[in-house]
Amino acid sequence: KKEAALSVARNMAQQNNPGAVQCPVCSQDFEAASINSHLDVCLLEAEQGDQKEDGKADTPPCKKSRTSADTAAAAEFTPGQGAHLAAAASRSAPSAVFSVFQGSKRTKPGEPHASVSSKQGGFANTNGADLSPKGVKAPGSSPRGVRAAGADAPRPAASGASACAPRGPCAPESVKPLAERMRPDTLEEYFGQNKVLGENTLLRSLLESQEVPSLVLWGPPGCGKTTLAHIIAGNIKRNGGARFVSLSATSASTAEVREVIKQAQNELRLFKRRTVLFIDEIHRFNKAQQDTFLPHVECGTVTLIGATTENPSFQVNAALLSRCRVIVLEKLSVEAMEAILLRAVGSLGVGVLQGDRADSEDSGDGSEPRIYIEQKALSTIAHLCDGDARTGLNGLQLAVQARISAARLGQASEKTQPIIIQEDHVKEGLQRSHILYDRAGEEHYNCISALHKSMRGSHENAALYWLGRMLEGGEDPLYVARRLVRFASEDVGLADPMALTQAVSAFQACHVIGMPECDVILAQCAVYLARAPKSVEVYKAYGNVKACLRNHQGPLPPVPLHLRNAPTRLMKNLGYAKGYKYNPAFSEPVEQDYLPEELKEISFFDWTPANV
Ligand SMILES: Nc1ncnc2c1ncn2[C@@H]1O[C@H](COP(=O)(O)OP(=O)(O)OP(=O)(O)O)[C@@H](O)[C@H]1O
Repeated sequence: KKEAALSVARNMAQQNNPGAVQCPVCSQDFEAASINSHLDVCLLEAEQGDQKEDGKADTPPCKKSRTSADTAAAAEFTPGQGAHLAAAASRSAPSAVFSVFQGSKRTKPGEPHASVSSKQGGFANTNGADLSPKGVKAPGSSPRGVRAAGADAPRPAASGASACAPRGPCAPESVKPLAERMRPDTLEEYFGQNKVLGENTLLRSLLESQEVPSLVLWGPPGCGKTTLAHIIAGNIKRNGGARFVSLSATSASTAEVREVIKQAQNELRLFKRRTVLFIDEIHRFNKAQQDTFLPHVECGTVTLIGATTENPSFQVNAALLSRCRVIVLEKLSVEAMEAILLRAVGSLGVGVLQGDRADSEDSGDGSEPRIYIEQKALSTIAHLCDGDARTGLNGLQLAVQARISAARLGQASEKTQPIIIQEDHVKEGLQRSHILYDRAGEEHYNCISALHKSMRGSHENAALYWLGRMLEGGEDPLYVARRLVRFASEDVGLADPMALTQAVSAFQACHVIGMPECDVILAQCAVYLARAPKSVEVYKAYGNVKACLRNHQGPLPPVPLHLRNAPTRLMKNLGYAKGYKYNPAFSEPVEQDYLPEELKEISFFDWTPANV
């Protein structure tokens, strides 16, 4: 391997600068005299990177945690960073980039690293202390009323799993949040999203035929965007067809993007290998960064897979977007969530209770309690997590950890009793307000639009619902109040001029008393506006005025002299105010022009601009 690399390096040296030699592995330039020793280190590091943790190094970066329990765990470990890059990072500034080389060797069973897979890890607290449900029997030995979770679920945590926590490279695996450990590796383990990934869908056939086009995966948090990228990466790796590189737009700089592109060009030129570049949260890249890889996506050096929670039509460079296929992923259905949770429960060795309690059941080996979760509790998580698998899995993990800790602190006699996780326990772990509504995201605009349209359609019931979705989700009441003021004029208008008074009063009341007391004020106003008669006469007419001004060719017509004030003699002499008829001085209607000569015939109330 080294000989081949050396010969490539020498060729490059001859072609380019005879003084400098570019390393074909890391693409950095070196003195010809030092390339040999550098390659020794670089190849070794690359190989270590390949061997690392059963190929996990090519996975997209560890996702952000959303619960306090995960935060510490995630902070301790950033999976997916290849050893060669970790070493590179020690030479230079820390990098958000990590790259993966193909053909990684899997650690043999029996070797220390292979002793625990991501799916076998027991529970661990954030200090790495083992909280595995030791002594839990396999689902096959479950008591009456308990069924095994997920037929294809991985085996339950063995008591030996805890030994992994403090040891070598597998220790971080056990402190990963459950959602991270349960990240599927194959499409078979990927639940839901049938519209885009079901049988006979375009994306599925493309993935099966190993043809990965540039993609933008757009969907709400936790619906499986990164996971899908991870599965695609696995497919690519198994096929050996391309190299997979991952960047997070939250931390990667333009220089790092350029570096990835440079490496991709080298890979293509030297090894005829494409690069698939995964960019998480692509909407966070600025235009300059997006522009950097545009030509390389276009010419095929890089196949881009971007993930975003934001509408890509607003956030992603139009030119880049037009070169990518946009895949819209949806919130996971309750059924898909139940399947995901069952798989997780199975991997933890937690039994599922169907109706009957197992209070009086034995306690396994007599020293450690068994753990069960009520089916109802699982369904509650599936419903409450609002289609966000990460939230659901985090909620499950918190509930189980909390129950195990409580059991350990309890009376000695209780310590051998089965641990049962009930609905109330899981509710504690899920923060509903976060789940309902994302104030910063697109949902904010979707909900206010739904409220506006419900009021316009005089549907007081729906108006109340959308208002509740926003307020209970933590929306700023003044944001809603401002919209009600606008609605009172735009949609109710002169059909009920009191609507504007109502809305402005509601705005002021919200301003003065704030949440939670102002909720009912907004509700009253929303219902008033929904019930009010509607008129868009003024709104439309004013729109016509704006269009008329916008479309006007040449200089705007002057204000007619008779409509001007004449406060000075000079102005009077110039004809200002001449011929103006003061209406109160006339007993009968006054004939007078109020528009410029050329607009005299236009009525903005029934005129339609030519280009509308
Ligand atoms: N469709 C799915 N099938 C099985 N598990 C899933 C699925 N979607 C998500 N998960 C689980 O949820 C976790 C979080 O999912 P993922 O990181 O893919 O979400 P995301 O859409 O990228 O979220 P975000 O936008 O917040 O980054 C995964 O680690 C995995 O365990």
